[in-house]
Amino acid sequence: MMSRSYTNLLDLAEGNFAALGPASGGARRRSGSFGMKRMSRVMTVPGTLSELDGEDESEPAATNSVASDVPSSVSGERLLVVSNQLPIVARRRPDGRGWSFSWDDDSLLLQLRDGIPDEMEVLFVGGVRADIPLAEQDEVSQALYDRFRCVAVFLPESLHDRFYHSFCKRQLWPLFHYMLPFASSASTATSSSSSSSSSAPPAGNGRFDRGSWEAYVLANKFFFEKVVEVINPEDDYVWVHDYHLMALPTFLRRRFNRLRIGFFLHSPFPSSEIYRTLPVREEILKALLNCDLIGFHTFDYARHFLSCCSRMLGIEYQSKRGYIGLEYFGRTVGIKIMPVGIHMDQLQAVLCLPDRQWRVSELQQQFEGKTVLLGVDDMDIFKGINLKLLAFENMLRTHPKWQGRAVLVQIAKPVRGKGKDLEAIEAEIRESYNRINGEFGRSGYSPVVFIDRDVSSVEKSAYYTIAECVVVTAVRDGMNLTPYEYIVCRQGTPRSESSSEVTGPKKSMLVVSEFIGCSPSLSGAIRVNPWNVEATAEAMNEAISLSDQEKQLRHEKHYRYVSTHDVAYWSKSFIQDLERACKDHFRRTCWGIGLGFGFRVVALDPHFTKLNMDSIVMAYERSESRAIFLDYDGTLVPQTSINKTPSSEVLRIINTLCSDKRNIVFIVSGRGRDKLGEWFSSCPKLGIAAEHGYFLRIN
Ligand SMILES: O=P(O)(O)OC[C@H]1O[C@H](O[C@H]2O[C@H](CO)[C@@H](O)[C@H](O)[C@H]2O)[C@H](O)[C@@H](O)[C@@H]1O
Repeated sequence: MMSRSYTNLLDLAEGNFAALGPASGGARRRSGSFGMKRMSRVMTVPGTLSELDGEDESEPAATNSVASDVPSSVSGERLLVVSNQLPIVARRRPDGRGWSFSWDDDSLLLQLRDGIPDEMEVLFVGGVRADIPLAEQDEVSQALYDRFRCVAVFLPESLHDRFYHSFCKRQLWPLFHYMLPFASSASTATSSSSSSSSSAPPAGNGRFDRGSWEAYVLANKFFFEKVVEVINPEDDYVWVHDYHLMALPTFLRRRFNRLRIGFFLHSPFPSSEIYRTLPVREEILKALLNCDLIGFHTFDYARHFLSCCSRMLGIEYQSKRGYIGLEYFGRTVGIKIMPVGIHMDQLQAVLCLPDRQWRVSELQQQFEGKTVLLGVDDMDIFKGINLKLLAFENMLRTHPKWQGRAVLVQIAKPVRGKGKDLEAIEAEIRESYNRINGEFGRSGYSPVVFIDRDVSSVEKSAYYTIAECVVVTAVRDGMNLTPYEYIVCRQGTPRSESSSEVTGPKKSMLVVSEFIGCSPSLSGAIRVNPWNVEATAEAMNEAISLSDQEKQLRHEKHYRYVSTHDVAYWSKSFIQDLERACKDHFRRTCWGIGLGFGFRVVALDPHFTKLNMDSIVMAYERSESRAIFLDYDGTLVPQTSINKTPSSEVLRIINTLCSDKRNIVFIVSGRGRDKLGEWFSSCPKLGIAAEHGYFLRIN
């Protein structure tokens, strides 16, 4: 019977389930290159996947529709950056005909190029942030590839909806931010009967929905197919980004056993007690272990991941000379802890834009005589915006000197994802700031200025410049670069300094949640538990009350760190570690084994070869005297079986072997002599080495 866990990725990947209906097949048909056999550029080692798995997936890449005009032999190494979204801004042309594209300078994925060696070409694979109609997709793909070396992934709408809005945003996103789904037993019961049927109702309360998981896997396969279209597996590195694409490494590893694959998780990785509630916990861990290097922002996220590997897969890590590695079937999967940074030049370029000057002056006038505390967050449920408002309200009440003087400007950027419970949070926030403004506001003074629209980089930087303190009260956030951006804006540039906007010594103050990834790097910040509203209120008061000298010292310390640990520093370090992790790749002998998410590559030193069945049989038949040593657990009985007693079939085979006078047969085990003696009492000619050879039964 097919397991409910549906671990056979192949079935999912081939679309053999009802959840997505014909849409996925249609999408595959649209792309001319999918399913095409290609010329082999890489010789696979003997004994690969096809022999062991009974399937022929291991197939090297070559060229495709978008890349067909690119020379097939690209010299030099390239980096393929794969992410849910391309670092591209797409705009419909004003006349409605076609699209115009430009780089998204604010995208971290684009910025990471600065840390990549010049000789390494960077290609991007990902979705386009616009609804490109089906009829225009081919043309758009070609344009993006030709002009930007961007390979566009288009998912059918229904698949995208279930992949992104359902599985990513309603299941993984909350869980990875440490939020457990609260499902009633009734809805759980529905879940087990709904399974992959496309008519299944969407899961409520964040309850796991298998159909959405299947959509996630299938969407990952769409990304994989696009990678295959452009990849040179011998020369290229692949760097996969974030929680949307955690199944992708398995697809890549299955096809290219020795591909060099890195992964960076931008979101948090929750404690194992949270993570273990995910019904596909092993599948995702195993998929990630098909990478060569897995990166996290903080030590805690990495520690959580390692303890999940230990508790759920029984894999222990080793730490050698500062490197953490997981031994996984002969391969070492590196673990990298390195928080991301910002792009200094990009931010400084914004600081030098002419229209910034008047924006800063305008804000200086608007908030003249006021002390501005600033929040810049995405409008999502984990940013703790309401907690910040409550803390601010508390500060105004307990420190009345700030009434009429302190203003909290909160920028809340609208988000794409229809995250869980977002509407309720928005209503709560509205209620809070209306209440605060109602109680403490007066003519010419609104204590809370709430901006819930997209704000340009120029406008944002102007707010940073005039803010005395930035407050981040997220209850969980992978990293959060708001404090870094603020520090750089407060530092200004030599050019901006010549203007009137920042005078005197540079100073800044931060109140940051202890639950965000950037918190450990900001030693001069006042760290708070945002759930403790009173303590956060005190921290806000302290931050804006400190002496200028103290604010200056803290600012200098932060600026030194932020300006040296920028995005290029991060990407350079990641790529260097990826290179190191893969240095033996082409020297080792690799075999792909296992089905679905159980797929992994077994890597061996080149001196090892796989035993060949025909040669074993021939040697057996030729030999006159044979010693046969059999391990017990995992060899004669499956490791996973609860009943450890040898089956009658095993006893029969052992007796057959023992009956041949040319054979000496021994069981070698760590088990005790009594148990082994009892189990094999019907095999009188069998030798037993019990307790690792401490006791011998020789016949
Ligand atoms: O909302 P999504 O499209 O699913 O993307 C998730 C978020 O990605 C980015 O944030 C993540 O990466 C940042 C840089 O490493 C990190 O600071 C943050 O903590 C991560 O969540 C993006 O900045 C967010 O807007 C997206 O919501």
